[in-house]
Formats: sequence, structure tokens, C-alpha cells
Amino acid sequence: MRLTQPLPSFLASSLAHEQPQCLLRGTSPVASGMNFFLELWKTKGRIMSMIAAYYKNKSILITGATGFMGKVLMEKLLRTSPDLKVIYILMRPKAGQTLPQRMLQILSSKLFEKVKEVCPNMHEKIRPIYADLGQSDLAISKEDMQELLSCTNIIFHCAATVRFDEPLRHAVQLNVTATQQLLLMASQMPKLEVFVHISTAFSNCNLKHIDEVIYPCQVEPKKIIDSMQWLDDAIVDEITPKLIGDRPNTYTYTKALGEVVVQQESENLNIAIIRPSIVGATWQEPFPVSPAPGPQAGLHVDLLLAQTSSCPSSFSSHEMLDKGVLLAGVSLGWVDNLNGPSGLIIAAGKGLLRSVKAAPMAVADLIPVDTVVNLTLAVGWYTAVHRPQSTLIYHCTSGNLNPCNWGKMGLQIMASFEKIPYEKPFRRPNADFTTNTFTNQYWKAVSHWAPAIMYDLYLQLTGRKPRFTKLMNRLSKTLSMLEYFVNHSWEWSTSNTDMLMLELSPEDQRVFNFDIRQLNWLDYIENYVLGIKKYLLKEDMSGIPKARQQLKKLRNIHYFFNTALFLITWRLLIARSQMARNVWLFIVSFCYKFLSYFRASSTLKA
Ligand SMILES: CCCCCCCCCCCCCCCCCCCCCCCC(=O)SCCNC(=O)CCNC(=O)[C@H](O)C(C)(C)COP(=O)(O)OP(=O)(O)OC[C@H]1O[C@@H](n2cnc3c(N)ncnc32)[C@H](O)[C@@H]1OP(=O)(O)O
Ligand SMILES: NC(=O)C1=CN([C@@H]2O[C@H](COP(=O)(O)OP(=O)(O)OC[C@H]3O[C@@H](n4cnc5c(N)ncnc54)[C@H](OP(=O)(O)O)[C@@H]3O)[C@@H](O)[C@H]2O)C=CC1
Repeated sequence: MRLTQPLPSFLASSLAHEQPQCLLRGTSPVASGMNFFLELWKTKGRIMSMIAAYYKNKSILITGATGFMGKVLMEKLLRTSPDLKVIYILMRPKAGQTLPQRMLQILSSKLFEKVKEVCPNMHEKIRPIYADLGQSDLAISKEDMQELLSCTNIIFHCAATVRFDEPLRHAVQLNVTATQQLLLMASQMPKLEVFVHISTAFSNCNLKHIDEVIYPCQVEPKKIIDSMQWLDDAIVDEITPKLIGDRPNTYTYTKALGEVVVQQESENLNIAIIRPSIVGATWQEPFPVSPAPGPQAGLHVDLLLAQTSSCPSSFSSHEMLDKGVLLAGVSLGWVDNLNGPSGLIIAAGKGLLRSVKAAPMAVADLIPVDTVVNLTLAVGWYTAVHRPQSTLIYHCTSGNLNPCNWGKMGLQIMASFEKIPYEKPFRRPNADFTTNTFTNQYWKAVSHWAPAIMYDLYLQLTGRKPRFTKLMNRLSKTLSMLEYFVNHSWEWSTSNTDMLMLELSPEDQRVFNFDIRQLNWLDYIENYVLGIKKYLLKEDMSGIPKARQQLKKLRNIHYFFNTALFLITWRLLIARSQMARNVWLFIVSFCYKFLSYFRASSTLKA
């Protein structure tokens, strides 16, 4: 039986408790006697979220909760289901911080500000557990393992290495072996209701059209895992290109292997796989902007400024930015790492990145992180309550429902820099896409390397430490890793995701919105650029007028430099070439004749 009406929390949670403890597929979770309550609920007509209610009193295990997606997942869970029992976080100490210190830092970040209002005791709901997914047994202590095995109801497996240049051995350990270990743990959890595995839409990027199915790998994952035990590093490096075949990197390859492992180990488990495309900054949550009526609709950044109470509403956004208005309390486009487009947007905004080899018409399949998280929570609920017969794969992509190409996205990124300039730019932002390899190499030499070398020379001459050639090296490496994804297009079918949307009650469709058709790309990109400035670069909005002045100065320098370069080149040419002299004489005499004609005709008219 499919539930299409919202259930009251007591009913939803009692239904969840009614479920068989072990995860056998195909069994209906709804006891027939519950129909009475269902009818009662329908007649009362009260609205509440079935998904949020499902997570009540649940013990949830999350891997990768310290990562970009994991943090947003944890935030949304705590905000919408503050009465969940506990969230176990499998994590490792990092940068000299212990587990509690790391967790405290995350929970006291801006992202969790809203949670504090609804769940003041959120610290008590989080239980960090030491684990290193890089070790074969995950390094979980016996006591912790005991607690996890006996208490966990739901698993969200987000942890992975997302580096494209990861050595195969490490990528296999993190993305394949650790997944296998977790599945083994899951099979020993009597109270487990669902295991949600986060993969990537690019796990099969060697195909053009990708369905919501698991594609077999040429070499069995188990064989790969075994061979990593005894092959030495040199041999692993040698066979890596052969194994990854027509995939661009070890990341996509090992994520594909991870999916096959999930399929093979999923016999008695209730599992779902989510495949997001390129995950970008948040779109609607946790810092929403209320919808703007009338002609302002859609202008989120402008609206954001108009909502800042300290400003007279008659000011335009530019006026308000000029007045140094702080976007206090209202924030959009939350992002906290340089992965995906974020690093390149910074490089373009700072004027370092000028040329990207890309196909402007290729689909830019970006998906906001809050959309991915909403789908993930909806999938967790659906899989636990409806227990599909087979493992369902959900594509979380934008291309087929609301496509935007790289050309349009690039233009909007560049336009956003006019409104929201970044501080201390190296040069005026002026990036472009090129389709031709030769042209791209030319622009890289002229616009990336030459200015960086010249600037470093200047820094050295003035007794400072050169740094731009090093930065360019890093940028070149990043570009070479990411360019594959901006030069190809893929089609992902989304039948399961579409089906799930229809299964959601209107309230759940609102609270756990993953309908990407509602996204306005122009607003989203502008908010993304703004979010990068605020959360990644940690720049103050009050510095915007100064940053604009700086851009004007750089623009003037650019014009001056170009004019000077032209005149010098021309002067040198005239000095050395008869042809250049002839051209010059022709231009001068043409201008003289034109002016004489113009003067004569205006004298006649007078
Ligand atoms: C018509 C008008 C046109 C106008 C053009 C406008 C252009 C504007 C911008 C264009 C945007 C184009 C966007 C293209 C984006 C395509 C993205 C495709 C992504 C596909 C996603 C697949 C989906 C997934 O499933 S996985 C998630 C994505 N994963 C990643 O993105 C990881 C990529 N990163 C890596 O693999 C590595 O970090 C690597 C190889 C890039 C760099 O490795 P390296 O060892 O050199 O550095 P690190 O140790 O990682 O870091 C050192 C240093 O660099 C900083 N850094 C890290 N990453 C980046 C980055 N992406 N960009 C810039 N800087 C980066 C890092 O913070 C460190 O800094 P420190 O100061 O030293 O700490
Ligand atoms: N970002 C994207 O564009 C996309 C991501 N995905 C998938 O989404 C998931 C989350 O990605 P995202 O949040 O962006 O990635 P992040 O790199 O931000 O986070 C990765 C997480 O994995 C954890 N992790 C890595 N190595 C270990 C380890 N040895 N032991 C314990 N934990 C470890 C990290 O912990 P720590 O903080 O300690 O490093 C971190 O919490 C991944 O499965 C990824 O494949 C899919 C499509 C696109």
C-alpha cells in the first residue's frame, strides 16, 4: 500500500516501529488497522511532514558528515526532525583537532544557526565515533561497534575521496572497500531499516545516456580489492590507466566499483543509491529568501538587499552595496570547499583564470547541495517505509528537467562579478571559453602564464616572495582535471526520482523539495557567487564599493596597457617595414580626406 496522505507524527512513528526489525523486502509496513487513523487524519486535514516524522526517535549513522554534503544533511535532519534519537558520526581527527573539537566547530558554524532555534540540545544528539575509512577494519573500537550494531536504524554513507588524482589503491580503499565493510556492518544490524549510499552521476561517465541501473564493471570489484592487498605501488600505478579505461580518473572508476559492491552485498538489505551530478552551493536552505511578488520576482540578490531592514527600500541593489550594507542574517549560496566549480569561480573572479577549454553548448549539470540532501532524506523514508523489491537508483541531476549550458552559466558568472566583485583581484575578471585546443593554449600562455611570470618578477624585484607561477601551476592542474566535465554532455534518466516526487505529500514536496524545475539559474548563479564571497573567501560585503573601485582601476590599467602596447608595436613596425609605412600613410590620408569632406559639407550647409 502506498501512502499518499500526510500522517500524524504519532501514526508515522508508530508505523515505523511496526516494521519488521530485519530488513526483508516487499513486506508492507502498514498494518491494516491503521487505516482508521489514516482516515481520521484525512478528515482532520492537518498538514505535517511524513518524512520528518519518520526520522523521529531514530538512530542514524552518517559517514562523511564532516564533508560538504554531510554537513548539510546533518543540518537538515536536526532542523526538520529535532526529535530524532541520535546521529552517529563516523569521523577521524584532523588538523590537530580531536573528534569533539571538530564536531563543536562544525556545529557552531553559521550553517547550524537555524538548528539552534529548533534543537537547542543538538550537541547531545550527535555522537562522534572514531573511524578511519582508510583502514581495512575502519578502525572502530569494539565498544563503539557494539553500540552501532545494536542501535542503528538508518545509514547514510556519504564518505568518499572525491579527488580526481587519488592513487588507485587509496581510492579503492575509501570508495570500494570501506563501502563493503559498512555493508557488512549493516548486515549485522538487527534494527536497520535502510542503507542509503551516495554515489555520483559520473560513475558511468564513459556512457552518453545513463539509466537508473547499475552497470557491470569489466573486472569484478572483489578481484580489485584483493589485488590491492598484494600488488606493489609501482604495478598499481602501471595498471591504473588500463583499469579505468575510458573513464577520466580513479574517482569515477572507484565510485562505479562501489555501486557494484552495493548491488552484490545488498541481498538482505534495504538499500538505495543516490547519484548526484556536480554538487553546488545551497539554493533554498537553510537561509531562504522569501518569494518576491511582482516585478522583483527572481532578483534574489536585489531582494536580499531590499530585505535588509537598515536600508531604505527605494535604494537599488547597487546603491545599497555602494553604501556598504551588510547582508547580516540573510545568506545564500552556502558552500565550504573548492570542489566542483567553486574553485574555478574564485580563480575567474580574482582575474587569474582567463581561458577554459569548454563546449559552451554542453549541459552544465549542476545540482544544489540542499536539493541532493532533500532527495536523500526522502529516499531514506521511502525505502524504509515502502521497501521496494529491488535496489532503486535515483539520479539527482538538472540537465533533463531544467538544462543550462556552460556558455549561459559562464556569462552569468561573469555578470555576477560586476555586481559582486571579489576583493584584491590579480587582474580584471575576463574569462572566456574556447573550443579550440590551439587557441586555448595560446590564451593560457598569453593570459595565464605571461602575467604570472611578469608579476612574480616584479614581486622578486621589490623584495617580496613570488607566488603567482605556483598558483598558475595549481590552476593548470585543476583545469586539466576538470576540463573533461565541461567538454562532454550526458543524459540521465530520472524515472525513479520523478516517481518519488509523486509519492510525496504536498507538505513533503515543500519541506523536502527536490524539484529542480523550480530553480532559476540566473538567480542561483548570482547567489552562488555571493555565497563564495561570504563563506569561502570570508570577505565582508561592506568592502564591495572598494572592490568596484579596484576593478575600475584595473580596467583603466588594462586599457592603458593595451593602448601603449599597440602604439609601441606599431611604431616598431613602421620603423622596420615599408608595407607598414604604406598602410600608415594610407590611413592618415584617408582620415585627412574624410575630415576635409566633413568640413566642406558642414560649411556648405551653414
Ligand atoms: C562565455 C563566458 C565564459 C566565461 C567563463 C567563466 C569561467 C568561470 C568559471 C568556470 C566554471 C567552470 C566550472 C567547471 C567545473 C567542472 C566541475 C566538474 C566536476 C565534476 C564533478 C564530478 C562530481 C563528483 O562526483 S566529485 C566532486 C568533485 N570533486 C572535485 O571537484 C575534486 C577536484 N579536486 C581535485 O581532484 C584536487 O583537489 C586537484 C587535483 C584539483 C588539486 O590537487 P592538488 O594536490 O594540486 O591540490 P590539493 O592538495 O587538493 O589542494 C592544494 C591547494 O589547492 C586548493 N584547491 C583544491 N582544490 C581546488 C580547486 N578545485 N580549485 C582551486 N584550488 C583548489 C586547496 O585548497 C589547497 O590550498 P592550500 O592553500 O594549499 O590549502
Ligand atoms: N561534491 C560533489 O560535487 C559530488 C559528490 N558526490 C558524492 O557525495 C559524497 C559526499 O561528497 P562531498 O561531501 O562533496 O565530499 P567531501 O570531500 O566534502 O567529504 C568527504 C567526506 O568523507 C570523509 N572521509 C574521507 N576520507 C575519510 C577517511 N579515511 N575516514 C573517514 N572519513 C573520511 C571526509 O572526512 P574528513 O572531513 O575527515 O576529510 C568527509 O567527511 C561522496 O560520496 C561523493 O562521491 C557525488 C556527486 C558530486
